[in-house]
Amino acid sequence: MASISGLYSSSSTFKPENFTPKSTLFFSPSRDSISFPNRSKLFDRASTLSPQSVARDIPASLSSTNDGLSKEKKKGLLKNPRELWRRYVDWLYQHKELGLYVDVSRIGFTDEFVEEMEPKFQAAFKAMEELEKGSMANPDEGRMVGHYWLRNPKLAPKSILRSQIENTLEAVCKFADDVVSGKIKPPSSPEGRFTHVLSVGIGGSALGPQFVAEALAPDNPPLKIRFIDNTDPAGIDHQIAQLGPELASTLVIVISKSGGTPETRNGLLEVQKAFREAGLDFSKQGVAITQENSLLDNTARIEGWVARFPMFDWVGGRTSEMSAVGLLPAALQGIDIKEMLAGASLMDEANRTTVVRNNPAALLALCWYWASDGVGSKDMVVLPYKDSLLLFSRYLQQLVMESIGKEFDLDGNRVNQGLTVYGNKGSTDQHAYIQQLREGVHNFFATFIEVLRDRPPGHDWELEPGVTCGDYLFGMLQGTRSALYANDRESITVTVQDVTPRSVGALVALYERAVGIYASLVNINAYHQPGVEAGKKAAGEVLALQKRVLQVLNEASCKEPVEPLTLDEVAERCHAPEDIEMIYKIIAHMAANDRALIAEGSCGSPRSIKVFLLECIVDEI
Ligand SMILES: O=P(O)(O)OC[C@H]1O[C@H](O)[C@H](O)[C@@H](O)[C@@H]1O
Repeated sequence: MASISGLYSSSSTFKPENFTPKSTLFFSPSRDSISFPNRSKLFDRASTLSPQSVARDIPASLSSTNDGLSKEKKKGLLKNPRELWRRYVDWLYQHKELGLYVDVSRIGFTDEFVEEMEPKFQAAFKAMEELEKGSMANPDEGRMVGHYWLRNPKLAPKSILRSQIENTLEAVCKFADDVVSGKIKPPSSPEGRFTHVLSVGIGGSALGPQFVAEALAPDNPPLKIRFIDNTDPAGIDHQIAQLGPELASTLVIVISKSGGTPETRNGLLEVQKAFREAGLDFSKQGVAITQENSLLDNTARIEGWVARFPMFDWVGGRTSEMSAVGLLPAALQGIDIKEMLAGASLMDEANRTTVVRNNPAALLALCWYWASDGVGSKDMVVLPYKDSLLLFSRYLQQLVMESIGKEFDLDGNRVNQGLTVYGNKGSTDQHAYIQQLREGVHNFFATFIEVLRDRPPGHDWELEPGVTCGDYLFGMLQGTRSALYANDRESITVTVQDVTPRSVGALVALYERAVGIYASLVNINAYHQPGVEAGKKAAGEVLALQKRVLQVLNEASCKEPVEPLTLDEVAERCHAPEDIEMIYKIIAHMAANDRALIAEGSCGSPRSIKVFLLECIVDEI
């Protein structure tokens, strides 16, 4: 058996002749997905496996589990390798110029189903055509839906919109160039130029920029980016601490379409406090991206921030990556935003065909409908086999779930629609939950994102004779796809050549359109988010109750002697006896942050506690 050191040593001392495949210790696909009959030949077999042969090797007992798939649906799952190959070839979508493929062969939709769906698709294509012409495609908010115009301004229904798009893009490019070149620089920084970006925003004002930064930022970007995308004080402190003295050379981009999102506003106030404490003038390093005349826009204008860029009411947060929201942060990191727009535009054009099998977005929508019965009966597990695409599923969670997850359809019927998205990256996720996907509850279909280029040209390295790390990643993807399918788990595979601005732009556009088409198929408005408002309103009520609790405790704490109160007494004095549980939670949170004192009893037995404030607040609460 080769010595362990031989296996771990670098290629310079590692001699292939010392390596005998029979002693393989580290390549064992059986560990993650399937049980090969004879492990000693494991390595030989691994290098000869083809998806079809993997399916054949599964012991019959494992491959016929019927769980969560109707008999009718099982019919569509071909198992004969020759038939599968034919289906693969017949349905393979290729976008030649983008080098992008969509493989739907492992989704079992039948020809009858495709035929039956044709009228719905034609209606969806018509709706999409009207949308791009400027129809009120978001009727609940009385808005047009114009994110496709961002990468093809001449599509915009009015020349004023076209000018706004073109002028904004030009302003973003110029501003980014001026910052990167040092023409625009911070007032007091040793480097004499901006070195970091701190993006403050949440939801669609963060997820796109975060996904793109992870996917495309070079190893040494002109400006390194950090994100504050929540109102967690410790998280905010961490980002500011990580910047340290670089705060003086940090450009703070505050992104909020509405200009009033509490978390973003809190992040801004916290960052401005950090600037004050560092003796820095925030206005000389602040940029706002928001709707014109929003609270944020007016603040930035009045305080004289460095720059302001507009967001348009006809671009939703979750489809704003191709607006200033995504383009400015990307450009400041040295990412080619024109290429991102070009990739998206090419994909949009491909998605305008009304022939389903030639329309990649329609193919995805067809698969989603089949796999989840048009009601979200199965989740979509997104598995990019590429580290740089780690955040793609988080990005898709908002794009898909905030668009499709609706209570009512366009006719006012209660439908509680949705399509759940989760996943991180392969092959990593194989070591986390693929066990359940392969053998557990059958409540999902998978989407593999395959990237063919493993490393930049000239950088590849064989860690074993004829085998690279990328081959392992490729093998794991294909092995997992086969192992899932062998157990009737369906999957889609989207393949790109490499992770580039163009391919990322195309992926964003592909899924934006797939969501729009799917929403038409299930008759819902994909472009509003009423459910989010409910949460925001409820949060406001909690804060209002907290203020009343503080007032009541303060009165009692300013007495001589201090009058500790029971929960019932606090609730009664707040005139909110029905909110006693929330009052208890508010007090427990305050006590945990040294803002209230549990004078008697403990939070573990709520009825026992008596509480007062640590200090009497003289000012008006
Ligand atoms: O960009 P903002 O107006 O701050 O909104 C940020 C986010 O707020 C809400 O959660 C919406 O549901 C999202 O669609 C939006 O992206």
